[in-house]
Amino acid sequence: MQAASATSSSSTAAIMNENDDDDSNPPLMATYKHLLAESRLDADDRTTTMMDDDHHSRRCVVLPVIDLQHGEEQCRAAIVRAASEWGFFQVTNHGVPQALLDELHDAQVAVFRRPFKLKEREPLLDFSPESYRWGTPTATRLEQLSWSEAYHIPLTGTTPPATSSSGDKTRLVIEDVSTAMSELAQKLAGILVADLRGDEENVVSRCTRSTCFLRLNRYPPCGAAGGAFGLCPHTDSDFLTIVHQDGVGGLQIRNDERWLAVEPNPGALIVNVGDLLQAWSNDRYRSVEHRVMASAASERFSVAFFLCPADDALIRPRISAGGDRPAPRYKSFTFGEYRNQIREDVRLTGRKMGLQRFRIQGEGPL
Ligand SMILES: O=C(O)CCC(=O)C(=O)O
Ligand SMILES: [Fe+2]
Repeated sequence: MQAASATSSSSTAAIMNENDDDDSNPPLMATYKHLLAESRLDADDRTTTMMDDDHHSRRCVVLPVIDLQHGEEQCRAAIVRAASEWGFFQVTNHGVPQALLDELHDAQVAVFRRPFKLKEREPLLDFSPESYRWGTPTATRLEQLSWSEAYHIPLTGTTPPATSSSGDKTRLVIEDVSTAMSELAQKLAGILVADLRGDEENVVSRCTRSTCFLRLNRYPPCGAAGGAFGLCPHTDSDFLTIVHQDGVGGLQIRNDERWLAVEPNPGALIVNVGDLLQAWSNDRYRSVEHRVMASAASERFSVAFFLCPADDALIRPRISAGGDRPAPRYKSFTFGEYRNQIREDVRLTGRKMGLQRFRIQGEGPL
């Protein structure tokens, strides 16, 4: 993405600090100013637009915490309940060693500290140049701007050989965290699909390391007076997501009409249901909208592992075996079709329509 040019305007009085003079930061402030000028809103309107639900989003929520050391059988009911009622929960004693998460955090800080020009120009390690992202390339309005940068890394089936350079150490820690998170995600997804499994191919077995992604997120401090989304409201397009966040906070989930701030717990991993699992479970599990609010004072780091199936994996709504066999609420689709539809919707309308596109008219709530 090219930096949007900064445009001077009286409305830019809303901006207090310049973040862009730190040479490691992407030009988010320049983009912000550009969008602000484009939107022709004055500072007061802008504040109202972004923060109209602020009083609700101050409410904090402690997500259900499930201690996995009690064993799969003991946890099964709690996991199923949390995924149905909340779509989000936390796990402790999850099998991803804390020392490994700390090592990844240090590597992540070092990777993002590099000059923006370098991050934009040169691939990180052996990842493709497209894995580095910042802001929202398609944003035409301020509310569509994500005040963050990320490495979105497609995983491979093989682990590169170990050597001793610092780059290779970073590569190895990324691989080790991915492997551990992938095992955890497989286990949790396996528990969630167990009740609903039909005779057909089990979609979880179509999620292999090489179809999954790891995303390293950094949210720079945001000096815009009206605040900004670190990550715009969205649902995840995958089957299941696992997130590790630091202690800064900023993640919020949508609950009915309110936004609830998730109390950070760096000792736990956050698990959330993705769109594919919602459709596959015929709405038994919920893919809940979430967002990140950028902090004015602190930068924030998080890591997200996306459990995704192969492109040709079929997502067909399952009906629970013992139930009264309600009608499927979604047309069947492959993950590839889902991704293409999202890409097309974003290209044409600027936003993801997601599962709405595949919902069968008249079946269940939108
Ligand atoms: O940073 C976080 O806490 C959430 C990240 C997230 O939602 C995502 O990468 O999809
Ligand atoms: Fe997400």
